[in-house]
Amino acid sequence: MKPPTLTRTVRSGSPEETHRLGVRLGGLLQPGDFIGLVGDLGAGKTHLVRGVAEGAEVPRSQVASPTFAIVYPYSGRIPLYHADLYRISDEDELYATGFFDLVGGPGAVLVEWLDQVPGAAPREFLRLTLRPTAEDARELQAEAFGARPAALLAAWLP
Ligand SMILES: Nc1ncnc2c1ncn2[C@@H]1O[C@H](COP(=O)(O)OP(=O)(O)OP(=O)(O)O)[C@@H](O)[C@H]1O
Repeated sequence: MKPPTLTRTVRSGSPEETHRLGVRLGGLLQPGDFIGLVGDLGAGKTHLVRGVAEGAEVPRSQVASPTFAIVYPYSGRIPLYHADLYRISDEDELYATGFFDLVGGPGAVLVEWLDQVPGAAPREFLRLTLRPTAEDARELQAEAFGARPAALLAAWLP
C-alpha cells in the first residue's frame, strides 16, 4: 500500500474526550468521505462512532451497535452509513451485502474493523487506529490516503 498523504497522532485521556474528537470529525464530514476504524475489542471505537454520528447531526435514537446487520444507514446533516466488518470473512461475502455500492455514494461511510477484510477500503480514505496506552488513555493514529482525506484530517486535527 502507498504511504499515507498525511498522518496525525493524538491522545485521548477519557471516553468523553474520544467522544468529543468524534463530534468534531462528524461536523466536518462530506458525502463521499470514507473512514475506517481499526482497534481491538474495548479500544474505544464505539465512543468515537457515537461522537461522529452526533457531529453529523444523526438523532441519537438511530445509532446502533451493529450486531445483525453489516451496514446501518443513518440520516443526519448528510447520510451516514455505519458498517461493522467484524463478522465478515472475505471480500466476496462483503460484496453480497451491498457494501461496495455505498462507497463514493451520497453519504459518508464509517466502517469498524476495516482491516478485517483486505480490499474493503477504497483508494482514498481516512484510517483511524485506536490503541489503549493506559486504563483511560488511548492513542489515536490517523492516516489519510488521498487529497480529500488529507484535507479532512488537516481540518480535524490541525
Ligand atoms: N480514552 C478513552 N477513549 C475511549 N474509551 C475509553 C477511554 N478510556 C477508557 N475507555 C473505556 O474503554 C472501553 C471502550 O469501549 P468501546 O465499546 O468504545 O470499544 P470498542 O472499540 O467499540 O470495542 P468493541 O469492538 O468491543 O465494541 C469503554 O469501557 C470505555 O469506558
